[in-house]
Amino acid sequence: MLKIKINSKQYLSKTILKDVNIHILENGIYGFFGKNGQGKTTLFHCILGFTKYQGEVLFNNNKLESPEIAWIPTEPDLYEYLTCHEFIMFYKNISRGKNNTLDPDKLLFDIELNKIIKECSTGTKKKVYLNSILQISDYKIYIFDEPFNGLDIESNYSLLKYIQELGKTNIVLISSHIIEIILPYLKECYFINQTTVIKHTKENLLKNFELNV
Ligand SMILES: Nc1ncnc2c1ncn2[C@@H]1O[C@H](COP(=O)(O)OP(=O)(O)OP(=O)(O)O)[C@@H](O)[C@H]1O
Repeated sequence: MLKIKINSKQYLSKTILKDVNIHILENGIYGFFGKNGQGKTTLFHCILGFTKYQGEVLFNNNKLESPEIAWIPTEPDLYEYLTCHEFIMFYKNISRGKNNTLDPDKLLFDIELNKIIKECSTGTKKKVYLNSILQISDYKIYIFDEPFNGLDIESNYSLLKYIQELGKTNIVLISSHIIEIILPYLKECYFINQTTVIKHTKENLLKNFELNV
């Protein structure tokens, strides 16, 4: 079980999150929605331990450790002077120790492995990062921050299918501004607004955005 308790998260004197209590009891895909600047990424950074906050995040009653979490930011930073292959191996090595074998079955996206990352398009860079993450098979929790940004339509559907599979055996937290894509697959939805995070039914969530999907 993932227990997220954030009593308070502030940047300087501004409170971004307050009295957040989220209990995730089983594997599945959990959606986080809210307008720009409401705190979705900040919430994820707290869970990841990237930023200080008052509270605690527990996984199966223990402090959540970073090797258990796969973090997929909207715009991942890559080492531009490595080739795609070198970056994937670098990621694998820093995450799980020395390992020089690239598993071709775990490359979700077809990319030119020998291309220098600096010469890749924005979408391809994201594919390199996602391919790197997916090389590692023992994460327990996946956090995707607006994963569909920057990818072409076909790649987004491949990623969506992959996320669906991940959700069967892992906890997947996902934020997206494109609700229609992900909504049918969500176990629960959370809406972040003015420091609070509230669990909603899918129908109520759409009402919050005044949407008819
Ligand atoms: N490092 C930082 N220092 C100061 N303020 C920050 C920092 N990071 C984020 N903020 C502020 O925290 C608030 C929440 O930002 P956050 O990026 O979490 O929102 P978001 O919901 O993910 O937005 P978006 O949908 O635009 O990605 C914003 O007011 C933002 O300006």
